[in-house]
Amino acid sequence: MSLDDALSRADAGDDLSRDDLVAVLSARGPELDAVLEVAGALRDRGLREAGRPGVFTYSRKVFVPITTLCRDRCHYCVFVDTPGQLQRAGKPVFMSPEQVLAVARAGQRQGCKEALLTLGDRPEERWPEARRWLDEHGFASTLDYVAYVANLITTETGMLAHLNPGVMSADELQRLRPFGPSMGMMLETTSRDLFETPGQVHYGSPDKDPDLRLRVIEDAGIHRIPFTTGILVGIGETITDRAESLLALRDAQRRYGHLQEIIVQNFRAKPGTAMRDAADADLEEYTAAVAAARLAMGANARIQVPPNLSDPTEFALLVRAGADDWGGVSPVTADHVNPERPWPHLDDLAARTAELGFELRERLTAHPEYVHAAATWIAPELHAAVAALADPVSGLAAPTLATPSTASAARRSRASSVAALATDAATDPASLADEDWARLLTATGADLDALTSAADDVRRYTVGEAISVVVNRNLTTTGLRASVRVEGPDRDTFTLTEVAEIARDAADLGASELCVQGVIPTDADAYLGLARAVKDAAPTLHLHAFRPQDAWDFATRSGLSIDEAYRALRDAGVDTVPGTGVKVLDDGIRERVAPTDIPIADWLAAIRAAHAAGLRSTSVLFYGHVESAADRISHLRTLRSLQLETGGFTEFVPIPLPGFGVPLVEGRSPIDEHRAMVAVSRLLLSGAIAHIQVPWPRLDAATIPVLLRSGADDLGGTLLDGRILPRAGVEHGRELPLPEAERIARHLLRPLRQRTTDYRDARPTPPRAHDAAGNRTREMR
Ligand SMILES: O=c1nc2n(C[C@H](O)[C@H](O)[C@H](O)CO)c3cc(O)ccc3cc-2c(=O)[nH]1
Ligand SMILES: C[C@H]1O[C@@H](n2cnc3c(N)ncnc32)[C@H](O)[C@@H]1O
Ligand code: MET
Ligand code: SF4
Repeated sequence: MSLDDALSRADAGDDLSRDDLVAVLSARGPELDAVLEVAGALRDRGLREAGRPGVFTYSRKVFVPITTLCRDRCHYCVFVDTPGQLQRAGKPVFMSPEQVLAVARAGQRQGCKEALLTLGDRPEERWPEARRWLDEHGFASTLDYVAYVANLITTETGMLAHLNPGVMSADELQRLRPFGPSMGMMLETTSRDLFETPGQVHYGSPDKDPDLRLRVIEDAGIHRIPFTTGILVGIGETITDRAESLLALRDAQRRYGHLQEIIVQNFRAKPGTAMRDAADADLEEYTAAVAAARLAMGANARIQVPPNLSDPTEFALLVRAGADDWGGVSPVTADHVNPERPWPHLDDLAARTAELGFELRERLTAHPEYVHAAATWIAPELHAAVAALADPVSGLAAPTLATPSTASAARRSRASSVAALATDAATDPASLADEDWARLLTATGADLDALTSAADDVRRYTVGEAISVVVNRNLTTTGLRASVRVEGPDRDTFTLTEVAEIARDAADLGASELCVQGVIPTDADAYLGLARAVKDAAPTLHLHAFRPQDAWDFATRSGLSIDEAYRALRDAGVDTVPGTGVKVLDDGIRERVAPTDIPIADWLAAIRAAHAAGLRSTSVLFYGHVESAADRISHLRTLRSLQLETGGFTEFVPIPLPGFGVPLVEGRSPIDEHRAMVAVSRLLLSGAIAHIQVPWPRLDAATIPVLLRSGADDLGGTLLDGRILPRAGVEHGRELPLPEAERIARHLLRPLRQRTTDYRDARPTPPRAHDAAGNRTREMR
């Protein structure tokens, strides 16, 4: 059988033919298992030969999208923008040197050693706006600016640049070599059909001509540039194309030995692209491609699989298939090519990798073999910078201590402008004093614009472009009554039996969460009863329930401590906790505006108890009462330090008082009040709380997109069918139908991501639950 022959040849270290690879790529089920066996063993042998058995590598990096303009138009790409889109979204044509440094420094503080410069191909050839920007700034071409930026990063931060600017000529490769110890460009595929046939993914993209891309790979070899390349799986290429692409890479590697890693990247369909309805690459097909890359390239190749493009439950398969590298992973910036796919937390990735039998180690952007042979492979200008970061024995990254923050509040002059403060807040939030934050919070006019634009940048580089939303329903337990015995239909109260029906109905409608708030008026056991009723009726529904105040009520009435109370609620089915029921974390303010709220110390104790029980929570600020700018800053600082202690907050929601509230700055418009609050929240909480939510039920339609451009990234819950039971409160009767959320995101040219309560990807709601206008088509009984 041809697969068996192919596998024994691979095992013996012989070359695989095209037909061999086709057989490997087509293997499924038990045949695929046999392939994985051989591929995994080959990888293990290679790692032993490299002197690091059992080591899986990654590079700690920041993603620097220098420009999203591009002369190409790949049908799967959401990275790319047109000048009109940039203008409408308020994005710059090119990132300024200051913006680049801000991102690099943020990474440097998190121990990143790589700056990945990924950008569109030669935008100036298509867009006059790009040409004009380059002329005005004194750069002959985009690639010239790439060299400048790479040099700036290394000079200012010591980080190393990996250059990923698309197609380069031999001359350009040579000119860029002194600025980055490695470069890369995905081959993607050798298929000419995808390039030449109208309607196919690469049609109309001159830089995706496979001959041109193979030429770049060849030239990089001639110029001795450690090079990252790979294939994209699932963009319409055939199995034969895939086999031929791998063989082309093997041949180039034979000639020059410069292919430091081969990325096997699975295509992920993106909303708003021509390929939005195409299926993501199939898991077995993708796994077979990883194994085929290993078998084609041999034991000593590095095979990279991006960990954010697969579910962690799928990692085991990819590891069995012979992968040995996760590529660049960022603790700071989003993957701008796949903005809806967050990076795994590095601690989680290390734990996962360990569970699979490997030790996770950090490498540099240039792989150890090239670091060791720097005289051949790395430009002399970079030798010192590489040596400063490399472990001399392994050639991987040297262990580093966290870099101390460079700026300090003491050093900055009091006279510094609000715009300069905003830049500092973006690069080093820890360096700002309370008075600095208060100045930002009270900014107006052009200062406020500078503030919101800095916050929007931080949002983009940390959580990416996706706007998230969770499909949920709300239930207020104050309407709970003990039994069905009530005279006449009481439409605002309900029993536990009806709770179960509501939960089932919510799940049927495609909700992933039921949000339950309010003290239960009947017996204390109803807290646990309610959680169980929901979980029994709809086991997959995420139960977001019981504010600190509710948990205290339950604890007091049942004679439990607050820790015991949240543990009991968790065991009964609660998944996460609403961190509401507090206005400002200050007892003086509480006494004045909300004396019935629980004392601040109790709120904090309850949140700590919830987090300790493994229940994550939201966090909020109700602003616009009587509080000062300093009060708001102190509130944010408390949340930030609590987060650094527990890590339990999923998001922060700055919630304005219904109506206009009291402006912080007299005469400032409500929309500017909200912009300043959202921007300061994003900046002060960056590096601690990742998501800033727009509380849409409290805001008018025109304000929502403005706040999503001022640092916010989340729309919260859709409140399916708009009903809060009982019918009370300002949110009553309001609903954000998914198509409306889609429309908001589309208008901002950003993807909408349906999330779970804890920010994982949620399965999209089946459209049958809504009609075209986004209204419910089924009636709640
Ligand atoms: O975060 C990403 N990094 C990408 N990288 C970077 C990669 O993950 C590593 O950071 C670098 O290869 C350095 O190790 C690429 C690098 C290339 O040279 C060519 C293509 C890619 C593709 C991606 C990508 O889609 N997302
Ligand atoms: C940075 C690299 O990411 C790849 N890339 C671009 N768009 C997608 C997508 N939708 N899914 C997966 N990979 C993609 C391209 O090959 C590019 O070179
Ligand atoms: N434009 C380049 C390419 O397609 C860089 C990555 S895509 C954002 O190869
Ligand atoms: S994938 Fe790269 S070349 Fe293609 S459109 Fe996007 S940025 Fe341009």
